[in-house]
Amino acid sequence: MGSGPQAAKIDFSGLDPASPGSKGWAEVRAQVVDALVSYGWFEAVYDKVRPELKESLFGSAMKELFGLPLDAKLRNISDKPFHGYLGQIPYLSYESLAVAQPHDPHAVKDFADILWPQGRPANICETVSSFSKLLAELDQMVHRMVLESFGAEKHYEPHMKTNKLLLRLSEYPAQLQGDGEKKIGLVPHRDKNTLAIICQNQVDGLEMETKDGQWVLALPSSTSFIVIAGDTLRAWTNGRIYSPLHSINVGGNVTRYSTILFSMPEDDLVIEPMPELVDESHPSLFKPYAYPDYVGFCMSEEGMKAKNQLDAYCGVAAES
Ligand SMILES: O=C(O)CCC(=O)C(=O)O
Ligand SMILES: [Fe+2]
Repeated sequence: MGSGPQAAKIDFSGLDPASPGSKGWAEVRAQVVDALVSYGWFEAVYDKVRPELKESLFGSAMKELFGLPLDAKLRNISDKPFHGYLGQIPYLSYESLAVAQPHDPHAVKDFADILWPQGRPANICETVSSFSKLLAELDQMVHRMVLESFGAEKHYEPHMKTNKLLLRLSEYPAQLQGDGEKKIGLVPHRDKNTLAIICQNQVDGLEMETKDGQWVLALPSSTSFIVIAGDTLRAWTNGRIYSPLHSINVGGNVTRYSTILFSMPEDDLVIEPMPELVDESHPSLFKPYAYPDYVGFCMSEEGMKAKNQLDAYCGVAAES
């Protein structure tokens, strides 16, 4: 595994989701779509998240959260799969908490009250919700750019109405024995959702696979985020956008913290290639499906064995 080639580094400074088409928008849009088609991910420079906000997230909030006793963290549950605490998996150096709709201050307060019934640390809710709000704007911009560039901007408002957010707060603990060996944080996987926006505490570990099978370490700067396309975006764009395999490997004596803002369609939406991307020379590659059914398939024995889960679940070619 090497440190290059890196995917594109794309500067979103000065852009605003409320002003699509403003100066610089079309250039950034072209770079975004080019990167998502070629690699399925890119590095976004996004200076709306100020260093002080990142510091209160990684310098205190994450430490407060993961310093809680296990029984408190285990109260972070949900009736939806992958919407609550993950951890205690014997072969993974990984623990993670999840907040649904994290840009909504009430949702974050409910999350914190469950973890700290006797009173939560000062500022933790404001930190999480204001950070998520800014990243939600980046999610909106990328969504809009993708739809515009495929001539499908009329789907933007309906997509946004049914777009759900989940913030995952993850810890990959330092390796105390310090034998220098890498430990697995997360095994190679493709995200099932639409987009993921990753921020880390300047401890690397996220590895991305290129289409031709090379593994590359993602090296975001202190002002940038890694944006990854998931299988939902691949399905909507009829396979034009790629959803890359990625994994986490950690080592060394510093804990890696990351936050991942996932966007995903609401449960009862039918996902299928957008009609603008289907024609005689681009027949539909995927049959219609609902997101929770696909997540269920991915957790099944058959799904876990599949080399490419989306193709195995609803790929048209898989039928013949
Ligand atoms: O922690 C990270 O940097 C990314 C984690 C990831 O790929 C995931 O949670 O799906
Ligand atoms: Fe992932």
